[in-house]
Amino acid sequence: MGSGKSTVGELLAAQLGVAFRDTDADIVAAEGREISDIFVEDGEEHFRALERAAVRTAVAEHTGVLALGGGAILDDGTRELLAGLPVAYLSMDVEEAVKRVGLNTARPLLAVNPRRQWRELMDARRHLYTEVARVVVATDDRTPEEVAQAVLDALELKDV
Ligand SMILES: Nc1ncnc2c1ncn2[C@@H]1O[C@H](COP(=O)(O)OP(=O)(O)OP(=O)(O)O)[C@@H](O)[C@H]1O
Ligand SMILES: O=C(O)C1=C[C@@H](O)[C@@H](O)[C@H](O)C1
Ligand SMILES: [Mg+2]
Repeated sequence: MGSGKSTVGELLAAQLGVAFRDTDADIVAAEGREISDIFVEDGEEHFRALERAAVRTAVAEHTGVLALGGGAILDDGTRELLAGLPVAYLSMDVEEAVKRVGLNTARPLLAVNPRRQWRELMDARRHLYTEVARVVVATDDRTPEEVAQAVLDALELKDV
C-alpha cells in the first residue's frame, strides 16, 4: 500500500507508449465517492466485492499497464486471474511506507497506528504478493523513474 503502483504504473505506461489504468480509480469513478467513504459507509467486504469486479473487467478489457489496489491479491480468483501475466510487486520497508502514506487518511486501513497496521497487513499479504509476482522490485531509496526503469529491466521489456 503506497509503494508506488499508481505513480510508477503511469510512468511505465508512458514509457511503453501504452494506456494506463488503475482499478482504485475505476472504483472511485463508478461509485462517485472516495475509497475511504466506501469503507466507512459500506465496509471493507463491500469494497472488496467492488474491487473483485473492477479487476475482472480491467484485466478483460485493458491491454496496457494496470495498477491494482494494495489488497486486490487477497481474493483467490484475482490471484488466479493474474497467474501468467507479467505482474510486478513493488516492495518497500515499513519506514518508507510510513514516510509515504502514514499520515494520509485517504488509506483507511492505515488510519490508526500506521506503522503497526502496515506490519500486520504485510505479514498477512507478503506471501500472496510474491506468489503472483513475476518480478519483485524494491522501491526504497529510488525515485519513481528509477523504479519504472527497474521494472522494465526486471520484466525484460524495452528500455526507456
Ligand atoms: N519511489 C518513490 N519515492 C518516493 N515517493 C514515492 C515513490 N513512489 C510513490 N511515491 C509517493 O508515495 C505515495 C504513494 O504512491 P502511490 O499512490 O503511487 O502508491 P500506490 O501503491 O498506488 O498506493 P495504493 O496501494 O494506496 O493504491 C504518493 O504520494 C507518491 O507520490
Ligand atoms: O491495501 C489495501 O487494502 C488498499 C489499498 C488501496 O490501493 C485501496 O484499494 C484501499 O485503500 C485498500
Ligand atoms: Mg494506487
